[in-house]
Amino acid sequence: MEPAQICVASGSSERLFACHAPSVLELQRQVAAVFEGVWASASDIRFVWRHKNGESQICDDASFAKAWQTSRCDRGGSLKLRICENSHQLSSALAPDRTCGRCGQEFSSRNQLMRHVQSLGHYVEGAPKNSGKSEEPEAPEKQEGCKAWDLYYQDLPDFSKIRELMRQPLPHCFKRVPASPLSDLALDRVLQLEPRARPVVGLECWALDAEVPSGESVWGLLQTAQDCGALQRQEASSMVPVTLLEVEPHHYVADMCAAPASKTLQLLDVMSAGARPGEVAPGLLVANDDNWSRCASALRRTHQHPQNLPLLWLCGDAREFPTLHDHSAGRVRGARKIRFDRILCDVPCSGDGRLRRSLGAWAAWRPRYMLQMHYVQSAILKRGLAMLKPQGRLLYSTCSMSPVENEAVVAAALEKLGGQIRLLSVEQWRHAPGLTVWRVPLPDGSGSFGSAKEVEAADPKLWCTKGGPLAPTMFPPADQEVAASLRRCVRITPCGDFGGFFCALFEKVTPGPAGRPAPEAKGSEVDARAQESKAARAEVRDALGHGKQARKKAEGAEERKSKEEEEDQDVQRHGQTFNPIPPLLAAAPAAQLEWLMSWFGLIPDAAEAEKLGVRRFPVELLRGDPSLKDGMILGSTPIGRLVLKHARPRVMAAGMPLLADSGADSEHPSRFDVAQEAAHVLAACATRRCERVGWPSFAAMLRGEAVLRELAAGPLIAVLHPDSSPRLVEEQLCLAGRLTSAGMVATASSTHRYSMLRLLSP
Ligand SMILES: C[S@@+](CC[C@H](N)C(=O)[O-])C[C@H]1O[C@@H](n2cnc3c(N)ncnc32)[C@H](O)[C@@H]1O
Repeated sequence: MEPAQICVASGSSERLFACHAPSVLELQRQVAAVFEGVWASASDIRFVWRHKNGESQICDDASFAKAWQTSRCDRGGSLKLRICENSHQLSSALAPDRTCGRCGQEFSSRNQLMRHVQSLGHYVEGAPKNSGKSEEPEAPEKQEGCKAWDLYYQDLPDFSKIRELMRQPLPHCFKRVPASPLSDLALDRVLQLEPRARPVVGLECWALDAEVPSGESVWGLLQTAQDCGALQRQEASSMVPVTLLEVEPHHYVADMCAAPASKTLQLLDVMSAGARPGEVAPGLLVANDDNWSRCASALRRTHQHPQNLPLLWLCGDAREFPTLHDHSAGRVRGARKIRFDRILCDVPCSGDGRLRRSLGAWAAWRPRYMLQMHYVQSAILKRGLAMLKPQGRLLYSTCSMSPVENEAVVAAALEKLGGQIRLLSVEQWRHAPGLTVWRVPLPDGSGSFGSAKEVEAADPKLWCTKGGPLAPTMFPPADQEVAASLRRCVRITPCGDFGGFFCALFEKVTPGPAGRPAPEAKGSEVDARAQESKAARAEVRDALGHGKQARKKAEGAEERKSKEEEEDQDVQRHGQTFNPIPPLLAAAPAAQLEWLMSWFGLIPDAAEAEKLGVRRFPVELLRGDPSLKDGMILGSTPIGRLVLKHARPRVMAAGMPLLADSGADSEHPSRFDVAQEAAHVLAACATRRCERVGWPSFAAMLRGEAVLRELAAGPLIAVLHPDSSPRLVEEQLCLAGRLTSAGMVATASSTHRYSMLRLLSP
C-alpha cells in the first residue's frame, strides 16, 4: 500500500511526511527529525487536526485514526495537520491539571485548553510557542530586537512616553454581532459576570483588562459567545478603519488583505444593518487574502455571520487583485469592470503596534522586516487605488508605527497619482498627526539615512535597483504639498485600550487617465449605466473621426451594432443567448434546487408567500456553492451578476451556504444537511419541515440527544418556541437538524450547540 501524504504545517511553512499508518508516535519522530533541536523531546510535539465542521482537536491515536479515515488516506487522500502553537503548555499540563499558565483557568480537556490559549493569546511568557525547551529567556529590553527598536523610534515625538505605555498589557476588546439573535443575551451575561468590562469611547465595543482574575471565568463565557457567533473579540484600534470608511449597505466593497476576517465581519455588520433573515442584501463585499490556510479559518468565522449574503471570498495576491466583471444579461457585450465604492487595504506589516499584546515579540523585531514590507504594501495600495470608483474611498492601514510602512507608502502613492487622489482629513481618531520627517535604517540597524541624497552620497549600491535594500520611496517626499498633506494621516498611539495603529483615508478625485468628470449619482446601477454610455460615446466619437481608419472603424461598429440587434431579437424570440459569457458562480444544481424547494415548501412568489404568512424565497439568488460539490449558496444580487471575462480568480466561497456535507455516501439530494448558519433564513421561508419545539426538546437537541417526532426521515429545522425560552431572546432561534431512526437530532457542530446551550441555560 502506498504511504499517505501527511502535510504538517508549522507557522507559515508546510512540509509533507509519508506515513503508512495513523501513528502519532511515528509522525512525531519524523517531524522532530526535520525540525531538529526545536523540541526537547519528540513527544512534546502536538498535532492539531481541524475537522471540516470547524472544530480543532489535538491528535491522539484515536483522533488521528479518525482524521485518517475522514481524509481517505487509505485511498490516496492527503491529510493536513498543524503543529499546535502551545505545545509547551499542553505537555507540561498534566492530565488532572489542565490549567492555563497565564490566567489560571482550568479546563476539562486539552482541546479546550488549546482553544483557550490560542484564542486569547495566553501563551506562557518565555516559552517559545512550539518549543518544549524551558531555558530562562533574557529580559525583553536586553534583547537585540528591542535595542534596534529603541534606536529606530527614538526620534518619534513622545518616544519615552510611548515606550513606557507599550509595556502595559493591552485590554481585550469585544463587540456585539448585531445580526446574531443571541448577541444581546451574550453581552448582558458577560457584563453581569464581569462588571469591570467598560465601554470604549467612540467605538461600539467593550474592554476588559487582560489580567482580570479567573473564577467562573468571563474568558470562557466570551469564548462561548464567540463560538456561536454572538460576540466577536477584536482589538479597539483594529475597529477604527471600518468606522472611517463610512460603508453603506448598497456599496461595492473590497477587503484586499482580509484574513482572519475581523474587519470583514465588521464590514458585514455595517452592510447588513437593519436587514431581516433572508432579506436580499444589495451590496457586494469581496474579501481576499493570499494565505490559503488563513483564508480557510477566516471563512469559518464569516460563514457564522447571519447576514453574509454579499460576501465573495477570493484567495490570491492582492497586488494582482483580479478585475471582476458584471452583467445581468450574460453576454460579453456590455460586461463592465467592477469598480469599488470602498476599499480596505489592511496590508501585511511588521506589526510593532501590537507589541502591547505580546511583549515577547519585541525581541524578534528587526528593521529589515519593515523595509521588506514597504514594497509589498506599496504594490497593494497601488492596485487598490486603481480599482476605486470616482469619489470612492480607500482606507490604508497597518498595525505598525514605522513611517517606512506608513507615511512613506502613502506619500509614494500621492506623488505617483498626482491630482487623481487626495487624502481626507480625519480628526476623530487622531492621537497624533502623520509624520513628515523620518529616517530610514539599514536592515541590520547599523546606520540610517534621512534622505535619498544621503544614500546616494554614502553608497549607491544600497538602492534596490542595484540589488540593495533601500528604495527612494522610503524617504520623506520632496514635494512640499505632499509632505504637508501627510499630516492628515491618523496615528493611534499605543495607550489606554488601544494598540499602535496607522490609517490614511484616500478619496479618488478623477475617474482615471481620461479625466472625465465622475457621475454624481450614488449606487452601482447608476454607475453601471454611466460607464456603458461612456463606452458608447467613445465609440461614436471614434466613428465620427476622419480618414480611412476612422471610416473602417465606423463600418465595423455599424456591422457589430446590427449583429447585436439581431442577437437581441433572437434572444427575445427563442430565449437563446449569443456570445455568452460564463458566470463566475455556476447555476444552482437543478436536482438539489428542486429537492430543497419541495422539501421545505419554499415559495418564490411574493403574493402566495404572503398569503401563507412566510417570507418569499429568493430563488433567483441561488448559485452553486464553490466550496461544496452540488451545494448551493444564497448570494446578494451583485454576486449573481458576476461574470468571467478574463481569468478565473480562485474563489474560496461565496454568499451564505445553504447545505452542509453530512458525510452520507449517497447521490440523493437529501444526503445534505441544512447548514446551521442558513437555518434562520430557511425557517423564515419554509412552509414544511420546520418543527416548533419547547425548551426541554430544544435543550436535548443541543446536548446531542434525539427527540421523538413522527415525520419522514431527512433534514429539518427545529425552532425554539419563544414562550418557552429560558432567557429573553428577541429573534427566533433555529437549529439545523435531521430526523433519523432514533428521532430528531441536531446537525450543527458540537461547538455551536454547546455554546448555545451554555448561553441559553438558566
Ligand atoms: C494585517 S493582516 C489583515 C488583518 C485583517 N484585515 C483583519 O482585520 O482580520 C494582513 C493579511 O495580509 C495577508 N497578505 C500578505 N501578503 C499578501 C498579499 N500579497 N496579498 C494578499 N494578502 C496578503 C496576510 O496573509 C494577512 O492575513
